[in-house]
Amino acid sequence: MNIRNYNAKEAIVFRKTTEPFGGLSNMASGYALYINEVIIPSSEHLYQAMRYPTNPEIQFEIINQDNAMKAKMISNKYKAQFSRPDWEKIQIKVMRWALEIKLAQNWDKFSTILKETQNKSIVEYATDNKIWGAKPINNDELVGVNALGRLLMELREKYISENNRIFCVNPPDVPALLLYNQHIDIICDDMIIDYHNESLLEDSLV
Ligand SMILES: Nc1c(N[C@@H]2O[C@H](COP(=O)(O)O)[C@@H](O)[C@H]2O)[nH]c(=O)[nH]c1=O
Repeated sequence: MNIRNYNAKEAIVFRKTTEPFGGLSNMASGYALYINEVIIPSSEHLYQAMRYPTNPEIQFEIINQDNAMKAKMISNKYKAQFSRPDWEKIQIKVMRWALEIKLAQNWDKFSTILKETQNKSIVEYATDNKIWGAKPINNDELVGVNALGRLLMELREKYISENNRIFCVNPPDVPALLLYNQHIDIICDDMIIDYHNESLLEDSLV
């Protein structure tokens, strides 16, 4: 992915989870996920756990951290030795998928924040030159790959602008997508589908 420049005054720039657009961050609490009967506290916990498909004990330690920053720190401790070797090739696909699940399973809250970004650029404020965010170069400009911001804009385009509620999320096209030794397949939110079916039933009874 290429590097881009963003106008700091025109973009939605998020840094801390306590800011108005903090819910866009993977570190935000209150956006739990549910996969293969496992409750995963945040998209960051999920993303980090996916680095270790053949180490369920590391996944367990990551998933059981009570906040996302701690989950990332635990993952950092293991990555040099145990990270899947193709991680850099697949990490964008894994992140796109984790964000889709966050949206599907937290539709009301997450779609509202995405809608509130209107059609502005979304930028994760970065302190380094890694791929996820963009770093300020002066008061007006941020520069970086901003992969997270771009994935969020993609999500907004695909589901929010089109008013296209997601119910099921297909797994990314990556080998060995495993959680506690089990393959992760398409994820549908049963409660949402039941609710949808019930309202269809009510409609047909009127
Ligand atoms: N902004 C920002 C980051 N952003 C967040 O870090 C997470 C992934 O971290 P990693 O496993 O290191 O690639 C991901 O949720 C991304 O949004 N990471 C950083 O090391 N520095 C930064 O300034």
